[in-house]
Amino acid sequence: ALPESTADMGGGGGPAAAAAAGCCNGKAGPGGGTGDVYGEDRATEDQLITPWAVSVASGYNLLRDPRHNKGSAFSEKERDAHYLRGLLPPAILSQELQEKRIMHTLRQYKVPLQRYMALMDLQERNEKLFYKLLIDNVEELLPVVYTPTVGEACQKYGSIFRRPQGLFISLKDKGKILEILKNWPERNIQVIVVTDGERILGLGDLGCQGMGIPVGKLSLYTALGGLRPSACLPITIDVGTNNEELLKDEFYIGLRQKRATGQEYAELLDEFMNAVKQNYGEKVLVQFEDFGNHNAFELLTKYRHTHLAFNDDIQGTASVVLAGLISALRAVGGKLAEQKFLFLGAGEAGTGIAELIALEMSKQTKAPVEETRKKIWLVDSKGLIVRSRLESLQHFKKPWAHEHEPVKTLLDSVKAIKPTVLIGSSGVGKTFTKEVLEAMASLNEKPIILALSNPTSQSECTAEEAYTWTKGKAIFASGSPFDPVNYNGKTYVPGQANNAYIFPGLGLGLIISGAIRVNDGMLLAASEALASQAIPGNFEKGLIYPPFSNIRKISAHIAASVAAKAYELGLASHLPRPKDLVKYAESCMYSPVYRNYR
Ligand SMILES: O=C([O-])CC(=O)C(=O)O
Ligand SMILES: [Mg+2]
Repeated sequence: ALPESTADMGGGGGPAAAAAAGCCNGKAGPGGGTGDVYGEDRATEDQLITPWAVSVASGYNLLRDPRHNKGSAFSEKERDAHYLRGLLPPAILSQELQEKRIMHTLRQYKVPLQRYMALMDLQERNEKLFYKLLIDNVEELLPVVYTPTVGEACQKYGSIFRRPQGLFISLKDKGKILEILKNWPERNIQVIVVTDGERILGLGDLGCQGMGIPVGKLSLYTALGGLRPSACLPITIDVGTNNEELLKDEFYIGLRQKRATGQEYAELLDEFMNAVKQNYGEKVLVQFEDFGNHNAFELLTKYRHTHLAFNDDIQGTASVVLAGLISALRAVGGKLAEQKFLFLGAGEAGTGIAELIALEMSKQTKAPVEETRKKIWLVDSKGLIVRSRLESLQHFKKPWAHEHEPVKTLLDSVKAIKPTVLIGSSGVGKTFTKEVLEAMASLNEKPIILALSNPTSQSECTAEEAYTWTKGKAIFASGSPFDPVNYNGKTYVPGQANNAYIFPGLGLGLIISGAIRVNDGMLLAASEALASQAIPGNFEKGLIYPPFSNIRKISAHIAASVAAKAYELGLASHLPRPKDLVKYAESCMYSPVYRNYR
Protein backbone atom coordinates (compact mmCIF):
# COMPACT_ATOMS: atom_id res chain seq x y z
CA ALA A 1 0.00 0.00 0.00
CA LEU A 2 3.00 2.30 0.17
CA PRO A 3 3.75 4.28 -2.96
CA GLU A 4 7.31 4.42 -4.22
CA SER A 5 7.54 8.13 -3.40
CA THR A 6 7.70 7.31 0.29
CA ALA A 7 11.22 6.24 -0.37
CA ASP A 8 12.31 9.78 -1.15
CA MET A 9 10.30 11.43 1.57
CA GLY A 10 11.34 8.83 4.11
CA GLY A 11 14.98 9.65 3.64
CA GLY A 12 14.68 12.39 6.25
CA GLY A 13 18.05 14.12 6.34
CA GLY A 14 18.84 12.29 3.12
CA PRO A 15 22.25 11.30 1.83
CA ALA A 16 23.89 14.50 3.06
CA ALA A 17 22.85 13.94 6.67
CA ALA A 18 23.73 10.27 6.39
CA ALA A 19 27.16 11.10 5.02
CA ALA A 20 27.71 13.69 7.74
CA ALA A 21 26.91 11.02 10.30
CA GLY A 22 29.57 8.86 8.70
CA CYS A 23 26.93 6.34 7.74
CA CYS A 24 26.06 4.35 4.69
CA ASN A 25 24.46 6.28 1.86
CA GLY A 26 20.72 6.18 1.54
CA LYS A 27 20.36 3.80 -1.38
CA ALA A 28 21.30 0.24 -2.12
CA GLY A 29 23.07 1.13 -5.33
CA PRO A 30 25.44 -1.06 -7.26
CA GLY A 31 28.14 -0.12 -4.74
CA GLY A 32 26.42 -2.12 -1.98
CA GLY A 33 25.59 -0.69 1.42
CA THR A 34 22.25 -0.87 3.13
CA GLY A 35 19.57 1.10 1.34
CA ASP A 36 17.16 2.75 3.72
CA VAL A 37 13.90 2.98 1.87
CA TYR A 38 11.77 3.50 4.94
CA GLY A 39 14.09 5.78 6.85
CA GLU A 40 14.59 3.09 9.44
CA ASP A 41 18.23 3.85 10.23
CA ARG A 42 19.48 5.42 13.39
CA ALA A 43 21.26 8.16 11.44
CA THR A 44 17.99 9.80 10.48
CA GLU A 45 16.16 9.07 13.69
CA ASP A 46 15.49 12.66 14.75
CA GLN A 47 14.06 13.73 11.42
CA LEU A 48 10.36 14.05 10.86
CA ILE A 49 9.10 11.67 8.25
CA THR A 50 5.83 11.21 6.43
CA PRO A 51 4.49 7.72 6.94
CA TRP A 52 2.03 7.93 4.06
CA ALA A 53 2.47 9.77 0.81
CA VAL A 54 -1.14 9.33 -0.31
CA SER A 55 -3.89 11.46 1.08
CA VAL A 56 -6.22 9.48 3.31
CA ALA A 57 -9.55 10.22 4.91
CA SER A 58 -8.89 7.99 7.92
CA GLY A 59 -5.86 6.78 9.81
CA TYR A 60 -7.47 3.39 10.28
CA ASN A 61 -5.15 1.75 7.78
CA LEU A 62 -2.14 3.37 9.41
CA LEU A 63 -3.03 1.58 12.64
CA ARG A 64 -3.11 -1.67 10.71
CA ASP A 65 0.17 -1.21 8.93
CA PRO A 66 2.70 -2.97 11.19
CA ARG A 67 5.64 -1.09 9.73
CA HIS A 68 4.27 2.32 10.71
CA ASN A 69 1.83 1.61 13.49
CA LYS A 70 2.77 2.93 16.93
CA GLY A 71 -0.53 2.13 18.65
CA SER A 72 -1.12 4.18 21.76
CA ALA A 73 2.25 5.88 21.29
CA PHE A 74 0.93 8.17 18.55
CA SER A 75 1.27 11.75 19.85
CA GLU A 76 -1.57 14.29 19.96
CA LYS A 77 -0.11 16.01 16.93
CA GLU A 78 0.17 12.77 14.99
CA ARG A 79 -3.36 11.79 15.94
CA ASP A 80 -4.58 15.08 14.44
CA ALA A 81 -2.41 15.00 11.37
CA HIS A 82 -3.14 11.38 10.46
CA TYR A 83 -6.88 11.12 11.14
CA LEU A 84 -6.44 8.92 14.19
CA ARG A 85 -8.73 10.81 16.58
CA GLY A 86 -11.20 8.46 18.14
CA LEU A 87 -9.48 5.39 16.78
CA LEU A 88 -7.29 5.16 19.87
CA PRO A 89 -8.02 5.47 23.58
CA PRO A 90 -6.97 8.88 24.95
CA ALA A 91 -3.91 7.82 26.96
CA ILE A 92 -0.60 8.33 25.21
CA LEU A 93 2.08 5.83 26.12
CA SER A 94 5.80 6.00 25.52
CA GLN A 95 7.41 3.15 23.62
CA GLU A 96 9.16 2.18 26.87
CA LEU A 97 5.84 1.90 28.67
CA GLN A 98 4.36 -0.16 25.85
CA GLU A 99 7.39 -2.41 26.11
CA LYS A 100 6.97 -2.78 29.85
CA ARG A 101 3.29 -3.62 29.42
CA ILE A 102 3.89 -6.31 26.81
CA MET A 103 6.75 -7.90 28.74
CA HIS A 104 4.46 -8.00 31.76
CA THR A 105 1.74 -9.74 29.75
CA LEU A 106 4.17 -12.18 28.13
CA ARG A 107 5.50 -13.25 31.51
CA GLN A 108 1.98 -14.25 32.56
CA TYR A 109 1.93 -16.90 29.84
CA LYS A 110 3.49 -20.06 31.19
CA VAL A 111 3.25 -22.07 27.97
CA PRO A 112 6.14 -21.17 25.64
CA LEU A 113 3.99 -21.55 22.53
CA GLN A 114 1.57 -18.93 23.88
CA ARG A 115 4.46 -16.52 24.22
CA TYR A 116 5.53 -17.36 20.68
CA MET A 117 2.07 -16.64 19.33
CA ALA A 118 1.80 -13.40 21.29
CA LEU A 119 5.12 -12.25 19.86
CA MET A 120 4.14 -13.20 16.30
CA ASP A 121 0.95 -11.19 16.77
CA LEU A 122 2.98 -8.23 17.93
CA GLN A 123 5.26 -8.50 14.90
CA GLU A 124 2.16 -8.40 12.70
CA ARG A 125 0.74 -5.42 14.59
CA ASN A 126 3.66 -3.19 15.50
CA GLU A 127 6.99 -4.14 14.01
CA LYS A 128 9.14 -1.55 15.75
CA LEU A 129 7.79 -2.47 19.15
CA PHE A 130 8.39 -6.16 18.39
CA TYR A 131 12.04 -5.48 17.57
CA LYS A 132 12.50 -3.14 20.52
CA LEU A 133 11.27 -5.90 22.80
CA LEU A 134 13.50 -8.47 21.18
CA ILE A 135 16.61 -6.28 21.31
CA ASP A 136 16.11 -5.10 24.88
CA ASN A 137 15.19 -8.54 26.25
CA VAL A 138 17.24 -10.75 23.98
CA GLU A 139 18.24 -13.41 26.51
CA GLU A 140 14.65 -13.84 27.68
CA LEU A 141 12.98 -13.76 24.28
CA LEU A 142 15.47 -15.59 22.06
CA PRO A 143 14.24 -19.00 23.32
CA VAL A 144 10.71 -17.91 22.41
CA VAL A 145 11.00 -16.58 18.87
CA TYR A 146 13.85 -18.98 18.13
CA THR A 147 15.23 -22.29 19.39
CA PRO A 148 13.70 -24.21 21.13
CA THR A 149 10.12 -22.84 20.92
CA VAL A 150 10.25 -22.21 17.18
CA GLY A 151 10.63 -25.99 16.78
CA GLU A 152 7.35 -26.65 18.50
CA ALA A 153 5.76 -23.84 16.51
CA CYS A 154 6.80 -25.56 13.27
CA GLN A 155 5.40 -28.88 14.46
CA LYS A 156 2.07 -27.18 15.16
CA TYR A 157 2.27 -24.56 12.42
CA GLY A 158 -0.90 -25.78 10.72
CA SER A 159 -3.08 -25.49 13.79
CA ILE A 160 -1.69 -22.17 15.05
CA PHE A 161 -1.74 -20.67 11.55
CA ARG A 162 -3.17 -17.14 11.53
CA ARG A 163 -1.72 -14.97 8.83
CA PRO A 164 0.75 -16.19 6.25
CA GLN A 165 4.31 -15.01 6.78
CA GLY A 166 6.98 -15.06 4.08
CA LEU A 167 6.76 -16.47 0.60
CA PHE A 168 5.63 -20.00 -0.26
CA ILE A 169 6.90 -21.51 -3.49
CA SER A 170 5.69 -24.99 -4.39
CA LEU A 171 6.15 -27.55 -7.13
CA LYS A 172 2.93 -26.21 -8.62
CA ASP A 173 4.72 -22.92 -9.30
CA LYS A 174 7.28 -24.37 -11.67
CA GLY A 175 7.89 -21.91 -14.50
CA LYS A 176 6.37 -19.02 -12.51
CA ILE A 177 8.82 -18.40 -9.69
CA LEU A 178 9.93 -15.00 -10.97
CA GLU A 179 6.29 -13.87 -11.05
CA ILE A 180 5.83 -15.08 -7.49
CA LEU A 181 8.85 -13.13 -6.28
CA LYS A 182 7.25 -10.06 -7.77
CA ASN A 183 4.17 -10.60 -5.61
CA TRP A 184 6.24 -9.84 -2.54
CA PRO A 185 5.59 -6.18 -1.61
CA GLU A 186 9.25 -5.23 -1.08
CA ARG A 187 11.75 -4.66 -3.87
CA ASN A 188 15.01 -4.01 -2.05
CA ILE A 189 15.62 -7.42 -0.55
CA GLN A 190 19.08 -7.98 0.94
CA VAL A 191 18.73 -11.32 2.73
CA ILE A 192 16.70 -14.41 1.94
CA VAL A 193 16.53 -17.38 4.29
CA VAL A 194 15.16 -20.39 2.46
CA THR A 195 14.26 -23.91 3.57
CA ASP A 196 12.58 -26.91 1.99
CA GLY A 197 11.58 -28.15 5.45
CA GLU A 198 13.24 -31.55 5.14
CA ARG A 199 15.35 -31.35 8.31
CA ILE A 200 13.90 -28.78 10.67
CA LEU A 201 16.35 -28.53 13.59
CA GLY A 202 16.67 -32.11 14.89
CA LEU A 203 12.94 -32.66 14.39
CA GLY A 204 13.10 -34.03 10.88
CA ASP A 205 10.81 -33.46 7.92
CA LEU A 206 8.13 -30.87 8.69
CA GLY A 207 7.42 -30.02 5.06
CA CYS A 208 5.86 -26.65 4.44
CA GLN A 209 5.53 -26.04 8.18
CA GLY A 210 9.25 -25.38 8.26
CA MET A 211 8.37 -21.75 7.43
CA GLY A 212 8.74 -20.91 11.12
CA ILE A 213 12.51 -21.30 10.71
CA PRO A 214 13.17 -18.70 7.96
CA VAL A 215 10.77 -16.33 9.74
CA GLY A 216 12.59 -16.81 13.06
CA LYS A 217 16.08 -16.59 11.56
CA LEU A 218 15.22 -13.35 9.78
CA SER A 219 13.79 -11.76 12.89
CA LEU A 220 17.24 -12.41 14.38
CA TYR A 221 18.88 -10.86 11.34
CA THR A 222 17.09 -7.67 12.31
CA ALA A 223 17.24 -7.88 16.10
CA LEU A 224 20.78 -9.23 16.44
CA GLY A 225 22.40 -8.07 13.20
CA GLY A 226 20.56 -4.83 12.47
CA LEU A 227 19.36 -5.70 8.96
CA ARG A 228 16.18 -3.79 8.11
CA PRO A 229 13.00 -5.87 8.37
CA SER A 230 11.86 -4.70 4.96
CA ALA A 231 15.09 -6.08 3.44
CA CYS A 232 14.51 -9.59 4.78
CA LEU A 233 12.55 -12.28 2.94
CA PRO A 234 11.65 -15.70 4.41
CA ILE A 235 10.96 -18.40 1.81
CA THR A 236 9.77 -21.99 2.01
CA ILE A 237 10.03 -24.21 -1.01
CA ASP A 238 7.40 -26.92 -0.80
CA VAL A 239 8.35 -30.04 -2.74
CA GLY A 240 6.10 -32.28 -0.64
CA THR A 241 6.86 -34.11 2.59
CA ASN A 242 7.61 -37.67 3.61
CA ASN A 243 6.14 -37.05 7.06
CA GLU A 244 3.17 -39.43 7.12
CA GLU A 245 1.61 -37.74 10.11
CA LEU A 246 1.53 -34.38 8.36
CA LEU A 247 0.20 -35.92 5.16
CA LYS A 248 -2.74 -37.24 7.20
CA ASP A 249 -3.18 -34.06 9.27
CA GLU A 250 -6.30 -32.20 8.14
CA PHE A 251 -4.70 -28.87 9.11
CA TYR A 252 -1.49 -29.44 7.16
CA ILE A 253 -0.70 -26.32 5.11
CA GLY A 254 1.49 -27.83 2.40
CA LEU A 255 1.30 -30.01 -0.69
CA ARG A 256 -0.11 -33.42 0.14
CA GLN A 257 2.44 -35.54 -1.69
CA LYS A 258 5.76 -37.30 -1.20
CA ARG A 259 8.90 -35.22 -1.66
CA ALA A 260 10.08 -34.60 -5.19
CA THR A 261 13.67 -35.66 -5.70
CA GLY A 262 16.29 -35.91 -8.43
CA GLN A 263 15.85 -33.85 -11.55
CA GLU A 264 12.42 -32.49 -10.61
CA TYR A 265 13.84 -31.12 -7.36
CA ALA A 266 17.03 -29.79 -8.93
CA GLU A 267 15.11 -27.98 -11.66
CA LEU A 268 12.79 -26.22 -9.22
CA LEU A 269 15.70 -25.11 -7.04
CA ASP A 270 17.61 -23.95 -10.08
CA GLU A 271 14.68 -21.90 -11.32
CA PHE A 272 14.43 -20.40 -7.84
CA MET A 273 18.10 -19.47 -7.60
CA ASN A 274 18.06 -17.91 -11.05
CA ALA A 275 14.88 -15.97 -10.34
CA VAL A 276 16.36 -14.63 -7.12
CA LYS A 277 19.39 -13.29 -8.92
CA GLN A 278 17.32 -11.88 -11.75
CA ASN A 279 14.90 -10.13 -9.42
CA TYR A 280 17.22 -8.91 -6.66
CA GLY A 281 20.61 -8.79 -8.31
CA GLU A 282 24.00 -10.30 -7.58
CA LYS A 283 24.30 -9.10 -4.01
CA VAL A 284 21.26 -10.57 -2.35
CA LEU A 285 22.37 -13.01 0.33
CA VAL A 286 20.78 -16.46 0.21
CA GLN A 287 21.01 -18.48 3.42
CA PHE A 288 20.14 -22.16 3.04
CA GLU A 289 18.58 -23.48 6.21
CA ASP A 290 17.48 -26.90 7.42
CA PHE A 291 17.67 -28.81 4.15
CA GLY A 292 18.26 -32.57 4.27
CA ASN A 293 21.94 -33.53 4.24
CA HIS A 294 22.15 -34.66 0.64
CA ASN A 295 20.51 -31.54 -0.81
CA ALA A 296 22.30 -29.20 1.60
CA PHE A 297 25.75 -30.22 0.38
CA GLU A 298 24.68 -30.37 -3.24
CA LEU A 299 23.06 -26.91 -3.23
CA LEU A 300 26.02 -25.34 -1.46
CA THR A 301 28.51 -26.86 -3.88
CA LYS A 302 26.41 -25.77 -6.82
CA TYR A 303 25.59 -22.20 -5.83
CA ARG A 304 28.47 -20.94 -3.69
CA HIS A 305 30.37 -19.99 -6.82
CA THR A 306 27.50 -18.31 -8.66
CA HIS A 307 25.60 -16.59 -5.83
CA LEU A 308 26.20 -14.85 -2.52
CA ALA A 309 25.08 -17.99 -0.69
CA PHE A 310 25.94 -19.96 2.39
CA ASN A 311 24.50 -22.81 4.41
CA ASP A 312 23.94 -21.91 8.03
CA ASP A 313 23.84 -25.50 9.28
CA ILE A 314 27.14 -26.38 7.62
CA GLN A 315 29.04 -23.09 7.74
CA GLY A 316 27.32 -20.96 10.39
CA THR A 317 27.38 -23.78 12.91
CA ALA A 318 31.01 -24.51 12.06
CA SER A 319 31.98 -20.93 12.65
CA VAL A 320 30.26 -20.68 16.04
CA VAL A 321 31.76 -23.95 17.25
CA LEU A 322 35.25 -22.98 16.16
CA ALA A 323 34.84 -19.71 18.09
CA GLY A 324 33.83 -21.67 21.18
CA LEU A 325 36.86 -23.93 20.84
CA ILE A 326 39.22 -20.98 20.50
CA SER A 327 37.77 -19.51 23.72
CA ALA A 328 37.70 -22.84 25.53
CA LEU A 329 41.39 -23.35 24.78
CA ARG A 330 42.13 -19.90 26.15
CA ALA A 331 40.44 -21.14 29.33
CA VAL A 332 42.01 -24.61 29.60
CA GLY A 333 45.28 -24.00 27.75
CA GLY A 334 46.70 -25.88 24.77
CA LYS A 335 46.54 -25.41 21.03
CA LEU A 336 43.86 -26.46 18.60
CA ALA A 337 46.27 -28.79 16.81
CA GLU A 338 47.03 -30.59 20.08
CA GLN A 339 43.39 -31.64 20.49
CA LYS A 340 41.71 -34.79 19.33
CA PHE A 341 38.09 -34.49 18.24
CA LEU A 342 35.30 -37.02 18.21
CA PHE A 343 31.93 -36.22 16.63
CA LEU A 344 28.67 -38.04 17.04
CA GLY A 345 26.87 -37.16 13.81
CA ALA A 346 28.42 -36.87 10.36
CA GLY A 347 25.85 -34.71 8.60
CA GLU A 348 25.84 -31.01 7.75
CA ALA A 349 26.87 -29.70 11.15
CA GLY A 350 29.34 -32.50 11.98
CA THR A 351 31.30 -32.46 8.73
CA GLY A 352 30.98 -28.68 8.39
CA ILE A 353 32.51 -28.11 11.82
CA ALA A 354 35.15 -30.79 11.27
CA GLU A 355 36.28 -29.17 8.03
CA LEU A 356 36.49 -25.65 9.50
CA ILE A 357 38.51 -26.95 12.47
CA ALA A 358 40.85 -28.75 10.08
CA LEU A 359 41.23 -25.53 8.05
CA GLU A 360 42.02 -23.48 11.14
CA MET A 361 44.55 -26.05 12.37
CA SER A 362 46.15 -26.00 8.95
CA LYS A 363 46.25 -22.20 9.03
CA GLN A 364 47.87 -22.23 12.49
CA THR A 365 50.40 -25.01 11.90
CA LYS A 366 50.97 -24.70 8.14
CA ALA A 367 50.34 -28.44 7.86
CA PRO A 368 48.23 -29.45 4.85
CA VAL A 369 44.54 -29.90 5.60
CA GLU A 370 44.78 -33.59 4.58
CA GLU A 371 47.04 -34.00 7.63
CA THR A 372 45.05 -31.92 10.10
CA ARG A 373 41.85 -33.82 9.24
CA LYS A 374 43.44 -36.88 10.82
CA LYS A 375 42.96 -35.36 14.29
CA ILE A 376 39.22 -35.51 13.76
CA TRP A 377 37.07 -38.64 13.99
CA LEU A 378 33.38 -38.99 13.25
CA VAL A 379 30.82 -41.54 14.40
CA ASP A 380 27.59 -42.00 12.43
CA SER A 381 24.67 -44.39 12.91
CA LYS A 382 26.87 -47.30 11.79
CA GLY A 383 29.75 -46.56 14.15
CA LEU A 384 33.17 -44.98 13.77
CA ILE A 385 33.88 -43.80 10.24
CA VAL A 386 36.92 -45.80 9.18
CA ARG A 387 38.81 -46.59 6.01
CA SER A 388 37.22 -49.99 5.49
CA ARG A 389 33.81 -48.29 5.13
CA LEU A 390 35.03 -45.88 2.43
CA GLU A 391 33.18 -47.42 -0.54
CA SER A 392 29.75 -47.22 1.06
CA LEU A 393 30.12 -43.72 2.54
CA GLN A 394 28.26 -40.65 1.28
CA HIS A 395 30.77 -38.33 -0.37
CA PHE A 396 30.76 -35.70 2.40
CA LYS A 397 31.89 -38.34 4.90
CA LYS A 398 34.76 -39.71 2.83
CA PRO A 399 37.45 -37.22 3.97
CA TRP A 400 36.95 -38.49 7.52
CA ALA A 401 37.51 -42.19 6.89
CA HIS A 402 40.83 -42.76 8.64
CA GLU A 403 42.76 -45.97 9.23
CA HIS A 404 41.30 -47.82 12.22
CA GLU A 405 39.59 -51.08 12.97
CA PRO A 406 35.78 -50.89 12.98
CA VAL A 407 34.14 -49.64 16.20
CA LYS A 408 30.41 -49.91 16.66
CA THR A 409 29.34 -47.63 19.52
CA LEU A 410 30.05 -44.11 20.68
CA LEU A 411 31.31 -45.35 24.05
CA ASP A 412 33.80 -47.73 22.45
CA SER A 413 34.86 -44.96 20.05
CA VAL A 414 35.56 -42.64 22.99
CA LYS A 415 37.67 -45.37 24.58
CA ALA A 416 39.51 -46.13 21.35
CA ILE A 417 40.14 -42.58 20.12
CA LYS A 418 40.60 -40.87 23.51
CA PRO A 419 39.29 -37.48 22.37
CA THR A 420 39.81 -34.22 24.26
CA VAL A 421 36.72 -32.72 22.61
CA LEU A 422 33.38 -34.49 22.12
CA ILE A 423 30.84 -32.90 19.80
CA GLY A 424 27.25 -34.05 19.28
CA SER A 425 25.55 -33.09 16.03
CA SER A 426 23.39 -36.05 15.13
CA GLY A 427 19.96 -34.64 15.94
CA VAL A 428 19.36 -37.53 18.33
CA GLY A 429 18.79 -36.71 21.99
CA LYS A 430 20.18 -38.41 25.12
CA THR A 431 23.13 -40.01 23.31
CA PHE A 432 25.81 -38.61 25.64
CA THR A 433 25.10 -41.17 28.32
CA LYS A 434 26.53 -41.32 31.81
CA GLU A 435 29.11 -43.87 30.64
CA VAL A 436 30.20 -41.71 27.70
CA LEU A 437 30.62 -38.59 29.85
CA GLU A 438 32.37 -40.51 32.61
CA ALA A 439 34.78 -41.87 30.04
CA MET A 440 35.48 -38.33 28.81
CA ALA A 441 36.10 -37.18 32.37
CA SER A 442 38.47 -40.07 33.10
CA LEU A 443 40.49 -39.26 29.96
CA ASN A 444 40.72 -35.50 30.45
CA GLU A 445 41.29 -32.95 33.16
CA LYS A 446 38.91 -30.58 31.38
CA PRO A 447 36.93 -32.37 28.66
CA ILE A 448 35.19 -30.08 26.19
CA ILE A 449 31.64 -31.32 25.59
CA LEU A 450 29.39 -29.75 22.98
CA ALA A 451 25.81 -31.03 22.68
CA LEU A 452 24.69 -29.19 19.59
CA SER A 453 21.47 -30.85 18.47
CA ASN A 454 18.27 -28.81 18.65
CA PRO A 455 15.76 -28.24 20.09
CA THR A 456 16.19 -29.13 23.78
CA SER A 457 14.47 -32.50 23.34
CA GLN A 458 17.19 -33.54 20.85
CA SER A 459 20.15 -32.33 22.90
CA GLU A 460 22.76 -35.09 23.39
CA CYS A 461 22.68 -34.36 27.12
CA THR A 462 21.48 -31.61 29.42
CA ALA A 463 23.80 -29.12 31.07
CA GLU A 464 23.08 -30.71 34.41
CA GLU A 465 24.07 -34.15 33.11
CA ALA A 466 27.26 -32.77 31.59
CA TYR A 467 28.41 -31.20 34.86
CA THR A 468 27.19 -33.96 37.17
CA TRP A 469 28.51 -36.92 35.20
CA THR A 470 31.93 -35.32 34.71
CA LYS A 471 31.99 -34.17 38.36
CA GLY A 472 32.16 -30.54 37.33
CA LYS A 473 35.12 -31.06 34.96
CA ALA A 474 33.35 -30.38 31.65
CA ILE A 475 33.55 -27.21 29.62
CA PHE A 476 30.05 -27.45 28.22
CA ALA A 477 28.02 -25.68 25.58
CA SER A 478 24.84 -26.67 23.75
CA GLY A 479 22.82 -25.65 20.70
CA SER A 480 19.68 -25.02 22.73
CA PRO A 481 19.75 -22.88 25.86
CA PHE A 482 20.14 -24.37 29.35
CA ASP A 483 19.97 -22.55 32.69
CA PRO A 484 23.04 -22.32 34.93
CA VAL A 485 23.62 -25.41 37.06
CA ASN A 486 24.62 -25.64 40.69
CA TYR A 487 26.94 -28.57 41.33
CA ASN A 488 28.76 -29.16 44.59
CA GLY A 489 28.25 -25.59 45.68
CA LYS A 490 29.62 -24.06 42.46
CA THR A 491 27.59 -22.41 39.72
CA TYR A 492 28.38 -23.47 36.16
CA VAL A 493 27.08 -21.41 33.24
CA PRO A 494 26.65 -23.34 29.97
CA GLY A 495 27.26 -21.50 26.72
CA GLN A 496 24.88 -21.65 23.76
CA ALA A 497 26.83 -22.83 20.74
CA ASN A 498 24.19 -21.74 18.29
CA ASN A 499 24.72 -20.27 14.84
CA ALA A 500 22.60 -17.30 15.97
CA TYR A 501 25.88 -15.82 17.23
CA ILE A 502 27.30 -15.83 13.74
CA PHE A 503 24.82 -15.49 10.90
CA PRO A 504 23.45 -12.02 11.78
CA GLY A 505 26.92 -10.46 11.96
CA LEU A 506 28.18 -12.47 9.01
CA GLY A 507 25.20 -11.31 6.95
CA LEU A 508 25.68 -7.70 7.98
CA GLY A 509 29.36 -7.84 7.03
CA LEU A 510 28.53 -9.29 3.61
CA ILE A 511 25.85 -6.67 2.94
CA ILE A 512 27.78 -3.59 4.05
CA SER A 513 30.81 -4.56 2.00
CA GLY A 514 28.69 -5.44 -1.03
CA ALA A 515 30.33 -8.87 -1.06
CA ILE A 516 29.57 -11.08 -4.01
CA ARG A 517 30.65 -14.47 -2.58
CA VAL A 518 30.99 -16.11 0.83
CA ASN A 519 34.25 -17.95 1.41
CA ASP A 520 35.92 -19.94 4.16
CA GLY A 521 38.28 -17.10 5.07
CA MET A 522 35.24 -15.04 6.04
CA LEU A 523 33.95 -17.85 8.27
CA LEU A 524 37.30 -18.07 10.03
CA ALA A 525 37.30 -14.29 10.44
CA ALA A 526 33.81 -14.48 11.96
CA SER A 527 34.95 -17.20 14.39
CA GLU A 528 37.95 -15.23 15.52
CA ALA A 529 35.84 -12.09 15.95
CA LEU A 530 33.29 -13.96 18.06
CA ALA A 531 35.99 -15.59 20.18
CA SER A 532 37.58 -12.19 20.76
CA GLN A 533 34.31 -10.98 22.26
CA ALA A 534 34.14 -13.72 24.91
CA ILE A 535 34.74 -12.41 28.41
CA PRO A 536 37.76 -14.10 30.07
CA GLY A 537 36.24 -13.39 33.49
CA ASN A 538 33.45 -15.82 32.58
CA PHE A 539 35.76 -18.76 31.78
CA GLU A 540 35.92 -19.59 35.50
CA LYS A 541 32.18 -20.38 35.35
CA GLY A 542 32.76 -22.46 32.23
CA LEU A 543 31.18 -19.90 29.91
CA ILE A 544 33.05 -19.78 26.60
CA TYR A 545 30.67 -17.53 24.65
CA PRO A 546 29.95 -13.87 25.29
CA PRO A 547 26.47 -13.06 26.64
CA PHE A 548 23.71 -12.64 24.05
CA SER A 549 22.80 -9.37 25.75
CA ASN A 550 25.85 -7.84 23.98
CA ILE A 551 24.93 -9.35 20.65
CA ARG A 552 24.53 -6.15 18.62
CA LYS A 553 28.03 -5.07 19.56
CA ILE A 554 29.31 -8.58 18.88
CA SER A 555 27.55 -8.62 15.49
CA ALA A 556 29.15 -5.29 14.58
CA HIS A 557 32.59 -6.79 15.32
CA ILE A 558 31.85 -9.93 13.35
CA ALA A 559 30.49 -7.82 10.48
CA ALA A 560 33.62 -5.67 10.49
CA SER A 561 35.93 -8.70 10.40
CA VAL A 562 33.94 -10.35 7.63
CA ALA A 563 33.83 -7.13 5.61
CA ALA A 564 37.57 -6.62 6.12
CA LYS A 565 38.15 -10.11 4.74
CA ALA A 566 35.88 -9.39 1.78
CA TYR A 567 37.91 -6.25 0.96
CA GLU A 568 41.19 -8.09 1.43
CA LEU A 569 40.10 -10.84 -0.96
CA GLY A 570 38.78 -8.43 -3.57
CA LEU A 571 35.24 -9.76 -3.09
CA ALA A 572 33.78 -6.46 -1.84
CA SER A 573 32.02 -4.18 -4.28
CA HIS A 574 31.11 -1.34 -1.93
CA LEU A 575 33.94 1.09 -2.60
CA PRO A 576 35.78 2.91 -1.24
CA ARG A 577 36.31 0.79 1.86
CA PRO A 578 35.07 2.64 4.97
CA LYS A 579 38.01 3.37 7.29
CA ASP A 580 36.52 2.22 10.58
CA LEU A 581 34.50 -0.87 9.73
CA VAL A 582 33.14 -1.45 13.25
CA LYS A 583 31.77 2.11 13.41
CA TYR A 584 30.47 1.79 9.90
CA ALA A 585 28.70 -1.49 10.67
CA GLU A 586 27.13 0.04 13.77
CA SER A 587 25.96 3.07 11.80
CA CYS A 588 24.18 0.82 9.32
CA MET A 589 22.17 -1.06 11.92
CA TYR A 590 18.41 -0.76 12.10
CA SER A 591 16.97 1.00 15.11
CA PRO A 592 13.55 0.00 16.46
CA VAL A 593 12.94 3.41 18.02
CA TYR A 594 9.75 5.07 16.74
CA ARG A 595 10.11 7.83 14.18
CA ASN A 596 8.21 11.10 14.50
CA TYR A 597 5.64 11.57 11.78
CA ARG A 598 5.04 15.02 10.35
O1 LIG B 1 18.11 -23.10 14.51
C1 LIG B 1 18.96 -23.36 15.38
O2 LIG B 1 18.78 -23.21 16.57
C2 LIG B 1 20.32 -23.82 14.95
C3 LIG B 1 20.22 -24.49 13.65
O3 LIG B 1 20.45 -23.92 12.61
C4 LIG B 1 19.67 -25.86 13.62
O4 LIG B 1 19.58 -26.52 14.67
O5 LIG B 1 19.34 -26.30 12.51
MG1 LIG C 1 19.36 -24.77 11.00
